[in-house]
Amino acid sequence: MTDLPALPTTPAPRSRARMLELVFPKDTNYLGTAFGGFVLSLMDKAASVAAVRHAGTGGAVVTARMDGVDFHTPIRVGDAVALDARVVRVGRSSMTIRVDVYRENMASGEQQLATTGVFVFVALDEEGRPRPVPPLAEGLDTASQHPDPEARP
Ligand SMILES: CC(=O)SCCNC(=O)CCNC(=O)[C@H](O)C(C)(C)COP(=O)(O)OP(=O)(O)OC[C@H]1O[C@@H](n2cnc3c(N)ncnc32)[C@H](O)[C@@H]1OP(=O)(O)O
Repeated sequence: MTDLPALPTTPAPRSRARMLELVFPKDTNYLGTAFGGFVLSLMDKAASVAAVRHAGTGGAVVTARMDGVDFHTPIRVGDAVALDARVVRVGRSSMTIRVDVYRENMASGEQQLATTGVFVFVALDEEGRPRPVPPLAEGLDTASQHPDPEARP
């Protein structure tokens, strides 16, 4: 077997996470549409990755608040779900993360905004105490208040 050259490592994107998931029957209700709790758990997961990517190393992040979640459009079994989570505001140890969820009809190839929400995560140090997070890069705070269709996963 030929030895492969060492593959390079590159920095992960900062303050943002995109994610794709498929909707299976186990994720849906009797109407064949995704459970709200299933969508919320995907949003929490994507938001937590964006929070970790912003807060950096040195401890964990925890969900402190889920706010203003709106289910605009049902997501159906067989759809793909595309999530875009980005940090839009930071305090001392808290990070506000906007999450936009799109349903993707795999047959037509069309995407549609389905769910939106705002999450607050808090960065903790190794002892579980709130720890300071870096400031938000310039432009992200104002550019991220609305869905960013160009950034869909
Ligand atoms: C990834 C997961 O699934 S985690 C599981 C679900 N989440 C949890 O179990 C978290 C449980 N909650 C906790 O551990 C605590 O309440 C914490 C860590 C969120 C906050 O701890 P506190 O001792 O209240 O911290 P403190 O009062 O110093 O506040 C720290 C920061 O959190 C913010 N904060 C605390 N609670 C909330 C809240 N409910 N909503 C929004 N922000 C909050 C504060 O405004 C403060 O922000 P700042 O540092 O930017 O000014």
